[in-house]
Amino acid sequence: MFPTIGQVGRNLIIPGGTRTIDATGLLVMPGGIDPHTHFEVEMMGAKTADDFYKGTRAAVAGGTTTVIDFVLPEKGQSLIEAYNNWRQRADSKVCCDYALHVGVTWWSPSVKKEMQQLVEEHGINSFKVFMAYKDSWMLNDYELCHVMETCAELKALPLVHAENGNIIARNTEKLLAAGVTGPEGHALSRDEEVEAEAVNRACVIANQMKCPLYIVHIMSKSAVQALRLARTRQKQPVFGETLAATIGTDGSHYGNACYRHAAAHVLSPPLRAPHTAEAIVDALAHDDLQIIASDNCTFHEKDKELGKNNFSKIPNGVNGVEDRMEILWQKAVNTGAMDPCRFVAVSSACAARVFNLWPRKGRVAAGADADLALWDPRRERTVSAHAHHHAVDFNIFEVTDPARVQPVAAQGARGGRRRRGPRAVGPAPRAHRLRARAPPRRRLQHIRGD
Ligand SMILES: NC(=O)NCCC(=O)O
Ligand SMILES: [Zn+2]
Ligand SMILES: [Zn+2]
Repeated sequence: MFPTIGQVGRNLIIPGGTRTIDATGLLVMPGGIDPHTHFEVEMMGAKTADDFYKGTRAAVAGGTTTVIDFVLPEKGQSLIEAYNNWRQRADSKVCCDYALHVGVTWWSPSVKKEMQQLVEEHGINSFKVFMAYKDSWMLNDYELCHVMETCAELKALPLVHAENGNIIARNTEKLLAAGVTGPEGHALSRDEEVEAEAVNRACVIANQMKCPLYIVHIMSKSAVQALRLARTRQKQPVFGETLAATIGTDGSHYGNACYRHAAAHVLSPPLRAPHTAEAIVDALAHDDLQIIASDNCTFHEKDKELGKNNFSKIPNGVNGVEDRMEILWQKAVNTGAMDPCRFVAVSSACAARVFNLWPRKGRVAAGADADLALWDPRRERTVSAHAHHHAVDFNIFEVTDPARVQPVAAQGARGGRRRRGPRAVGPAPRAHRLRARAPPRRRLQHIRGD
């Protein structure tokens, strides 16, 4: 049985033998819930570096005590078989609580049956679909209709990766033909409109299928606007998730002349213009977005090298599960955009409610799971790849010296031929400007239950 919180209050009668932890001056908060991680998954010809041990170890180091990972079946593979594989991988390694969403990466009547089985027999209540990754995980609109209709029948929630995969595919062909092969091509192939169109389309399909909806990793102001329209005009039950990466760094890194540096920032949808971070924090603060996740999906440098001559082959993904909460605190609470209660809502409580973990998780109350973060709002920590708990030696939140960042030639980025020949060696990441205050001092505290 999981330890639960026995009592909350003043002047408590403490049972003998209880270990006391002095939390004077600290905030006692529900442990973070990160509803979007990819541990030990194969994608784009590589396997993620963080496995369920290292990934959850990094989570706990940053104050997150529950993660929700994604089962991603191959096209044609049984969903139940893939789910069992994921359970097998995770169960023996995780060092915090975890749950699973299941991807629907192909469609047939047998998939529908398996979705029902996953809900009824395995407690799955969320299914992820992709509008991007053409020729691998992408579904067409007709298939999306079926998945959403089935989710509505099962009272499950569809999670959507919203980008227009067909436009991305065509833009990629054109960029490559024009000689744009470097990581900057990744962002050029999928601008904000490509994301916002898909957010709008996903909302329309969900509305037609009478289904609630959750859009994962919203990365742009245009996408937030599309979501806001659906939530207000249509009064649709639509939830929006953004990422620590969106508020902790930006798309200027795609212009770094160092391939290793630029490729390390490649994820989808891509990082946007620097002013996006403030707008996304504002959206989180005002409930246009409800949840911040990490989409932790780390790859070793040798794997990112797969796209050295073709940006569309760079395995997509960045770190974030460890730094998510501190980045949010720094960018939202320390700036005054958000109070600590909203911080708890977007980093823990809203995810607990959306994914049916409430009332066990996401709150500090008698009877809830005793997953607590003790948070010191005065302590400072420097983000660094040397000190983090991930399996990779790069951290997108580590600040590099701007003087050593060499912008890629403008004509290259706009579709002309890229400058060949010697290019400056990019920055070896130098520590350590970003000061994320308030690391949790102790992460997973089990208060003795009755
Ligand atoms: N987001 C990303 O670039 N990588 C992970 C896979 C996904 O969520 O699309
Ligand atoms: Zn995605
Ligand atoms: Zn993801």
